Amino acid sequence: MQSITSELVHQTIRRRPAESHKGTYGRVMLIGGNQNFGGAIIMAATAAIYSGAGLVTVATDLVNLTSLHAQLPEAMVVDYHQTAMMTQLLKTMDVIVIGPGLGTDQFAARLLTTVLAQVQPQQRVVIDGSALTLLATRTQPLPAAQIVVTPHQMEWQRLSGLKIADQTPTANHLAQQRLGVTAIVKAHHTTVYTTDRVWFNPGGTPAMATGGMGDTLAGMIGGFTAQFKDFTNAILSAVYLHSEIADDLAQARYVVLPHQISAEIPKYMHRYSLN
Ligand SMILES: NC(=O)C1=CN([C@@H]2O[C@H](COP(=O)(O)OP(=O)(O)OC[C@H]3O[C@@H](n4cnc5c(N)ncnc54)[C@H](O)[C@@H]3O)[C@@H](O)[C@H]2O)[C@@H](O)CC1
Ligand SMILES: Nc1ncnc2c1ncn2[C@@H]1O[C@H](COP(=O)(O)OP(=O)(O)O)[C@@H](O)[C@H]1O
Ligand SMILES: [Mg+2]
Repeated sequence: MQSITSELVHQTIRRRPAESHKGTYGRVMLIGGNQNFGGAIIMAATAAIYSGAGLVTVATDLVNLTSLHAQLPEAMVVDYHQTAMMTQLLKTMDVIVIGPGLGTDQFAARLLTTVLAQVQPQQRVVIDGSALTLLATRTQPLPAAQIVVTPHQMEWQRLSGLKIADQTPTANHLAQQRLGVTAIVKAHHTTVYTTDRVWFNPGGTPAMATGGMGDTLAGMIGGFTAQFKDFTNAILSAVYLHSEIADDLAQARYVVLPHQISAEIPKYMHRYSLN
């Protein structure tokens, strides 16, 4: 098992070239936020935008439109019930984040199937939250693309069949190999599984144990994988920074709120981007 280091983050987050524009920094679509969990997709989209993604579109239930725009006017919005519009937009995306606050009803299950069927090989996909719970009940293979799943231990139990007590690095790695996609198993110390390696995240604090913290990580991974070429390093850097920011804030706070992490992301990324 190899520790994620600040050096890896430093090598990943580079200074932005002057000759660049929003298109350079990636198009991300975040899909989720039903009538009960609108906050989840708002937190994920906030993290993606504060991570520097160039263009962010939120596909959600339109009941969330006003609150999303009040918080995040930078985001574009589409009604996730509009299949033709979704199909057209999905083609143009570099990264698709699906699951925060999606719910697990029949509509959500159909939407997940529709979206996964349209994923192109060059696209990157982050599967989180409700989409993981739905995935655990599906038998269809995942599309050929760069995919990362971001389960917490209960979601990983559903997806891998491993009980939380049996989720050792060796067992998790075997389960990841069967799935064939990068897996982030979120816990006090999160571990990340790729084809050839197991990574250990040194950061993390119980001050992070509050709803929306994982939605925020999913959005950060969306933002990072939209901008940084190496898929694994982009993922590892997002995991590291998410907990590093939380650890720093927790020095003077009992609980760290997800939006407080997002507010800090540009400052930390600036620092890492310096030579
Ligand atoms: N403001 C919002 O709209 C929020 C929406 N959320 C969404 O709600 C949906 C359901 O997600 P949940 O995770 O709440 O529900 P789940 O039912 O998937 O998992 C939660 C259960 O797993 C248990 N658990 C065991 N080990 C855990 C671990 N290491 N980390 C976290 N939980 C662990 C918890 O105690 C809890 O009983 C997702 O789509 C999620 O994105 C949540 O993120 C909470 C905030
Ligand atoms: N006790 C803890 N120590 C370290 N990190 C934690 C702790 N509790 C939660 N976290 C982190 O917070 C995030 C929670 O993710 P998740 O359960 O998916 O949240 P949500 O779905 O509510 O957004 C993960 O990144 C996890 O590692
Ligand atoms: Mg979650």
